Amino acid sequence: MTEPLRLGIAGLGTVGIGVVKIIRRHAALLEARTGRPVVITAVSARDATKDRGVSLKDYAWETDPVALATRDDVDVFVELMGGHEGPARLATEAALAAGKDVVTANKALLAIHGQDLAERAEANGSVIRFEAAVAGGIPVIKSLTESLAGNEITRVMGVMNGTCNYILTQMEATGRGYNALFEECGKLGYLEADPLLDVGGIDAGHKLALLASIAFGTKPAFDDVKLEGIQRIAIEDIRHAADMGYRIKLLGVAQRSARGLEQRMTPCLVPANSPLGQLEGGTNMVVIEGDAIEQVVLRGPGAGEGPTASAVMGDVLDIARGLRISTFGQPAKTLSEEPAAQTGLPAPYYVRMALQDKPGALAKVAAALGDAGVSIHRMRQYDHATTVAPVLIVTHKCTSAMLEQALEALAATGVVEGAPVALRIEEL
Ligand SMILES: NC(=O)C1=CN([C@@H]2O[C@H](COP(=O)(O)OP(=O)(O)OC[C@H]3O[C@@H](n4cnc5c(N)ncnc54)[C@H](O)[C@@H]3O)[C@@H](O)[C@H]2O)C=CC1
Ligand SMILES: N[C@@H](CC=O)C(=O)O
Repeated sequence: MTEPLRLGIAGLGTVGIGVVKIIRRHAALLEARTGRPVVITAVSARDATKDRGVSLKDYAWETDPVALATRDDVDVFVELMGGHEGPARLATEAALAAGKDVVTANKALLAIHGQDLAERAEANGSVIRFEAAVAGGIPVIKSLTESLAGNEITRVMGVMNGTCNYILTQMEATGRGYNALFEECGKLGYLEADPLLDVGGIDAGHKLALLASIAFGTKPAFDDVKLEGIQRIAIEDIRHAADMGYRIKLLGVAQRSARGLEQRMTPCLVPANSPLGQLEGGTNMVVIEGDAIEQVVLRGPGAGEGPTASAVMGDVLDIARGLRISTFGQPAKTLSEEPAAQTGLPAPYYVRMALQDKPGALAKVAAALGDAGVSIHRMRQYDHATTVAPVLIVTHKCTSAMLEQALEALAATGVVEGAPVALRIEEL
């Protein structure tokens, strides 16, 4: 019989248990597809006594993930614990040092230590695969590293955090509050162990840094990602944006130009009738643009047990078939260091402000914007029962520096209450 591929799985939470279930359910299918049995030999998690709804009695239990990663009867270390330090990092390093291959769903680990780990893997003849780390069940890593490898990639963008998209779209669809929806994301298995990573845009920023590395042949540079989460998005913004024909998304964009490598993960307005604008719930979408392909749009479930375990299994099966590809699509030592672009391309902006309802107030706003070189494209003032009017402005294209200057000037008018909300409108 052909030698089985033996897995050691560290982490038996949402994703880990999903992987165990697929291996148990599809043993014959997996063997037929790869020509060899794919088996679990050992597992590890924090609590050995917990009922996880699936039998683990056939697998050796290791309390220490490092011991699991270096066992003689483990060919592939499957890291599904999370975290960029501690056991996830230590056990991954130990697995690579022992010449094991690694499959992980851990975007934080790779966005922060990916270059070092990729170099270690290559030095030891191992591979690291991480399809599940970006956009859950969508095969985006495979698309970039393999199917689209003949393209010069010009831009990668998308919605890559299921939690944020679920919260933003459900707030609009149901009028339910942020806290209830956040709780629901936990039940759906979307949330990171530290959910601030989700709503703070950090998780999606990790994913963008990984895609940018593969797309542009650069070392993963998470520190260069301009990050902003969805915490300050109010239901009024969601409703007003809809009224103007837009939807708010936590949108990632990575592109290289003469200005350097631009990477940003920020809440943006996108046209409501665009594919990105129509994305609901935990669904993710990644748009890849290249010189030969023009544009490819990938859409699918971005989080949760089944989709993420499916992506892990795709990597495991590639290893079983003998497919060995550099971590970021080219040898780690050939990845370049690209300077970070300091400014994005000019774009229109959505600005919402609370304006004192008195003669001349609007004229002061127009003058403040005009002095900063920001031109008004559309404007609406909403009905109000108080002395403060909600005012929305959509600007013509301007740079972020011009917008900053305009916001400072607005604050100095004396007619704008509090800080205006300003969001970039992404042209697709
Ligand atoms: N849940 C999802 O939809 C997705 C998760 N991921 C990534 O997959 C990884 C796992 O995520 P989940 O399964 O959702 O997490 P989880 O919190 O449901 O499970 C984590 C598992 O790791 C174990 N663990 C944590 N720290 C440990 C330690 N120090 N020693 C031993 N075991 C430890 C826990 O006991 C638990 O079994 C993370 O890197 C996450 O970012 C990636 C894509 C989607
Ligand atoms: N927490 C993440 C899970 C997948 O990466 C999300 O909500 O998308």
